[in-house]
Amino acid sequence: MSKDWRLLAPFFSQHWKRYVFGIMLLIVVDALQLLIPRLIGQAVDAIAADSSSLTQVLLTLLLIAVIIAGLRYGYRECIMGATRRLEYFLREIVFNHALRLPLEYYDRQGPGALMALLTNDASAVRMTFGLGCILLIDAVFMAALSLAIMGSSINWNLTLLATLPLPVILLVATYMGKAVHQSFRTVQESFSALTDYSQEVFAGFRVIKGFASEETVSHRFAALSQKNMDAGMRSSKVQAAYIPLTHALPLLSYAITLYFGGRLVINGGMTIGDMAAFQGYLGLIIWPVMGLGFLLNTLERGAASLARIANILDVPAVEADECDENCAELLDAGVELRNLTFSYPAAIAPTLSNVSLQVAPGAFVGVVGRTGSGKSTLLKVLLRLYDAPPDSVFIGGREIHGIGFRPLRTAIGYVPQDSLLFSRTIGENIAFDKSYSRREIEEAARLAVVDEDIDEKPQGMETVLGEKGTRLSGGQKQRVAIARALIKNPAILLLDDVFSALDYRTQDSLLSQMKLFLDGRTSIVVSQRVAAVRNADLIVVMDAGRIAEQGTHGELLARQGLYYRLYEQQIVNGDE
Ligand SMILES: Nc1ncnc2c1ncn2[C@@H]1O[C@H](COP(=O)(O)OP(=O)(O)OP(=O)(O)O)[C@@H](O)[C@H]1O
Repeated sequence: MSKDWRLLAPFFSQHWKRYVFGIMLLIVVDALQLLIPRLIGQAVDAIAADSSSLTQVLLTLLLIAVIIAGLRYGYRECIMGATRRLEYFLREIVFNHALRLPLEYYDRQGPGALMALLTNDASAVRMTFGLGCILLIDAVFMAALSLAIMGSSINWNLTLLATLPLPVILLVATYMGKAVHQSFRTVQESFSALTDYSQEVFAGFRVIKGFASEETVSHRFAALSQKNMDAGMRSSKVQAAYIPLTHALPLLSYAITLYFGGRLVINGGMTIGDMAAFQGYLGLIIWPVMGLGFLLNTLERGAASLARIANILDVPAVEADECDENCAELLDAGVELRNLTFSYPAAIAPTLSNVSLQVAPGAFVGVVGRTGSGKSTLLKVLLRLYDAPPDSVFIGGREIHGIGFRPLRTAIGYVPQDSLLFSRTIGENIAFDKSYSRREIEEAARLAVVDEDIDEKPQGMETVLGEKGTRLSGGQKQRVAIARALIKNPAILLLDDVFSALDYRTQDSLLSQMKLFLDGRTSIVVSQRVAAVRNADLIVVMDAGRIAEQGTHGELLARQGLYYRLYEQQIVNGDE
């Protein structure tokens, strides 16, 4: 637990002054609040005695009320302001850490868990240090001092009697407070399920339409919506019991005070003003006691959220920028794999086994093979999206772990199988947050043979794409993704099955257009199509994680092995 709180140390070492100042103001406000019942008592006594001191007491009350209002603004501003900054701080460290987490983490965890950390958990910690802290100080400071004042300056016996129902109030408020919280959480969870489902439906709307699944979807939505409504009804019932009960119970304390206090006043044991003051102090005790259930929940939630945030920060980030100044130049060279055996973290068997490959600087290597044979994995390992064992991957003659991520990924242009485009303009998607000139963007589009497609759009490069690149065809998306890799002017180009959505004519013009670009650059092109790699300097055929064959197109055909069969099949299918 202490480890979790320690992660807040950098924040509080910078912002403690504002926070502590806010707490000091809060304590002053609480102290001033403690004067009010006493002054009201004096006012009541002054009224009873028809004394001229009434005006003076009322003016003092007014002055204190004004000071309290000012200080209350001050402490809320300081404490709530500091906790807003705390929330910002937590979001920043979680987000930046998430950006540096290895891909394995994302394979295990969906984006939902990370989103919850950035939203619910960060704000639960804020609530704990904001409202939670205020309630805690109110409960401890104000309730304890009120009790002491009631006993010492009014009457200890009456104080004991009046506080007899407090343990019951405390138990009911805490127990029922938990029930209210629990029911509220169920409402929230069913609401999240409903919104997640709706989001999924709208994102996958085309699939739903395509399968004419509207009715099924509508039933599922109605079931989830019903669940949410039922949870809401149950929550209303629990609240309906909680509110009257917690409002009625304190009346017991007031009744006891009126009865026994009233008798004391009649017998001359205390003044009517003392009695009024007593009632005022009782109010200052009861409300923090009733809020204790809420306070405990807030603290509990904050601690649980902080623990979740600490957990993700404990996942080691991929830290590596240990590259020396020359590595960018060193990358201007070939790739070598030495007995590379690689397994995904949760996998039982290796995905790549004993893969050895020499790619000369500037060579064009094609990789073909059955689906699931490890082609994409090979590219991911080269990019260090997943870590290969030491001394099995060398780029530019350097062991990959000694290169550093930034230079490695700057030198490599990578187009994954499922390239994601963002809801921005086509031009911005090609530039991808870097500042390239309009001319450079257009040149990249021309090289990727997507320039004419873009020109046909009424807004051209300025066309804003929908979510995940909608408004472009599959083939257009692939070529925009290629342009995004080419504009980087990379020394090494890795293309993962980027021709799958292209017709053969477009594929051929893309390959011939890129020929000049590829000249002198090392390129590894994964494809299911023989036609895309037949001109490669070297073709590698993968099978079940191993290199089954390698050679040129002619050599592999002469072997009459896997490649030959693949080629034959594609001829039969008319794909060649
Ligand atoms: N992140 C992952 N975690 C665990 N296993 C994975 C992961 N990604 C891929 N695999 C497994 O590794 C094997 C090789 O996958 P890979 O994507 O490299 O194949 P591929 O040859 O590129 O296939 P395709 O031609 O269908 O794209 C498959 O059995 C796949 O299920």
